[in-house]
Amino acid sequence: MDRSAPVLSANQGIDDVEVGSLPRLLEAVNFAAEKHKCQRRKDPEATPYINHPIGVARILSSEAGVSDTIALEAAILHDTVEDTDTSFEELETVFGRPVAQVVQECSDDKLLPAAERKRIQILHTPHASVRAKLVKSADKIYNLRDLERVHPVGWTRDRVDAYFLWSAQVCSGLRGVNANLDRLMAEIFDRQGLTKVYLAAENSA
Ligand SMILES: Nc1nc2c(ncn2[C@@H]2O[C@H](COP(=O)(O)OP(=O)(O)O)[C@@H](OP(=O)(O)OP(=O)(O)O)[C@H]2O)c(=O)[nH]1
Ligand SMILES: [Mn+2]
Repeated sequence: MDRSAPVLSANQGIDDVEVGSLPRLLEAVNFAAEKHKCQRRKDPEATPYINHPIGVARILSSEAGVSDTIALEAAILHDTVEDTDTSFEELETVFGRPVAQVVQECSDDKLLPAAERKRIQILHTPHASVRAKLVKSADKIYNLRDLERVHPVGWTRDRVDAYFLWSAQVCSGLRGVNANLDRLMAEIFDRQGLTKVYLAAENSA
């Protein structure tokens, strides 16, 4: 093999988008893995936190059919600002403004009290960009499936119920961007008896 040949020559015949986007995506996976390396999920097994952002990106690509690189990178990075020492400026420098902006739209302001953050998500979600809606939908689908699987350590039945109810209100404002995601959200809220809340007209844009 001629090692002096440019790397991209090995990809001849493959669509340009694929060649360009895979290294970028792996850069995001590696960045998120480093940032979340000390964090664990709240489940009894204390699953490594990175399973969550990778799973969110997988829902977008494998279940929703999304191939937009900016949305997939933002999915991988979506909790880095909210849950680690990462700044938007850092994301913008490494991944560019469009990715950083989607992450910003998906990040709660941790300086606000929890109840206020939850209220703001219901209010702001219908007005988010299409890419932010894709990432937020996959984020909620992942967390709600996780909640159906096992309860986070210390969560009471009431807290779990409240999370499902609040999520149905948020997800209602996410409808209409991707038919597959709409169906996956609808399936969860059907199982939870929350179809009416999810389909309520006042929650959508
Ligand atoms: N279901 C579930 N969630 C877990 C687990 N471990 C960590 N989480 C995270 O907990 C958050 C939901 O818990 P809350 O009590 O509502 O939020 P908070 O920790 O940020 O205050 C989610 O954050 P998020 O991704 O930022 O989403 P969201 O709160 O904006 O929906 C979710 O990713 C787990 O084992 N199961
Ligand atoms: Mn998340």
